[in-house]
Amino acid sequence: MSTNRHNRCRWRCKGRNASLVPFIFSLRHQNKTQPKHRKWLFHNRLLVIIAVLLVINELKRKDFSHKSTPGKSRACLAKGTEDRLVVAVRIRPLNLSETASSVVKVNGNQLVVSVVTPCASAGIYHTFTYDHVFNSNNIDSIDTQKQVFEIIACPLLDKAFEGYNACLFAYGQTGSGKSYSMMGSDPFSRDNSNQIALSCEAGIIPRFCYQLFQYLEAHREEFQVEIEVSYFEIYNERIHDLLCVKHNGQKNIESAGISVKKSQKCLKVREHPIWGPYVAELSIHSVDTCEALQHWLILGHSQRATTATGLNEKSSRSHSILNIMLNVTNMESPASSKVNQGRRSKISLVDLAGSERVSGTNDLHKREGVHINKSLLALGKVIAALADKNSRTFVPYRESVLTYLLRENLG
Ligand SMILES: Nc1ncnc2c1ncn2[C@@H]1O[C@H](COP(=O)(O)OP(=O)(O)OP(=O)(O)O)[C@@H](O)[C@H]1O
Repeated sequence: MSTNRHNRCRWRCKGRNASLVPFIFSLRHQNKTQPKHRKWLFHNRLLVIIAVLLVINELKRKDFSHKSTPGKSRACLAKGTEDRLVVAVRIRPLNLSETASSVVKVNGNQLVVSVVTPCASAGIYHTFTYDHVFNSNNIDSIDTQKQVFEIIACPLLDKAFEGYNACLFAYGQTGSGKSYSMMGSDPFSRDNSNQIALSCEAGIIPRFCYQLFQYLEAHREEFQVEIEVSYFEIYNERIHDLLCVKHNGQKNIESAGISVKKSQKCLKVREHPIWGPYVAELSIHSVDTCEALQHWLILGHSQRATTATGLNEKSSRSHSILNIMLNVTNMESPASSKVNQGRRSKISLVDLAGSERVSGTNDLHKREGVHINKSLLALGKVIAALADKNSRTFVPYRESVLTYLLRENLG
């Protein structure tokens, strides 16, 4: 039995789910000449890797004529490439105990990460290659929230305005820094005029919302845009609306005393013949200012299910999905042109719950853990099936609510 298979078996015997982790790490560079990395990654409390996966999809709308726009590239996230997928890894600062036995090393070229297995004495390690590596433990490395945002999420804005759908998500073990990267700690502060402002700790989501309006301001004469937002969580395979407002009305949002009540109602997934799976009865709010969007974000984020676990004081117990929908009308195109008819795009910013070991905790925690692991396993299977070059491979989207809802973003 090969070392690789041997370790995988050991892992399963210990009751942990090794299959949760391979997907993100097995996708990149499959057809490239870079070192072939293994299809899986160790997954223990010392592993402090967070991966962000971006997938960009072409809008299916028939009348969308971007394909014929001269001089513009097709869906790709980096200039001069055809890449629709960018995978980055972020290594959070190690605590004292982790420093002593660190299993994660970034190789010299800053794109390759080595992970040493627990049987380091046997010299077993695995290397993985990413598009970007952010390492908080190296002072020379780029790793501020701003830099991570600019490199990973900013390119999505252009693409969204071109009419592509985009999905960005963070995956990692509990406590590895997903929520920190996606939302940040205390993402908003108040400026001198008591307006909500971004703090330097703000993560990808609040920065994206802020940057969206900056972009709009800069392209005011080019585009007319309607923005809608929805925010929900998948907790124990049930969907809760995070923006359910007691007394409906956009005006409420401007007032300090906005009354928002977490919907205890479990929402259902339905399938639209053209647009694919969607959450029925999910509240969708139209926003026209950055402040309004930030208010929704703060409110939705505060409604998420979190609890203290052994590894994280404020561990997310649900997957949260923030959808920003843009209806863009290009003002510069002639009224008769198809481009002017409008483009619709959806950006999904997903903060996944952390995979974890489920033993040794109370019943509720155990149940949450089982659901989290199951849906992450399903996500792994879906991405592995998509990455499989055999186009006939069945993609099991329906294995979890998460993958079913992300179908249009992934496939
Ligand atoms: N790059 C980083 N720089 C500084 N602190 C970080 C970084 N990444 C994570 N942290 C800190 O580590 C702790 C755990 O992070 P976080 O809550 O984001 O983990 P998580 O992966 O979302 O966990 P869970 O899945 O349990 O919700 C937080 O206190 C966070 O502030």
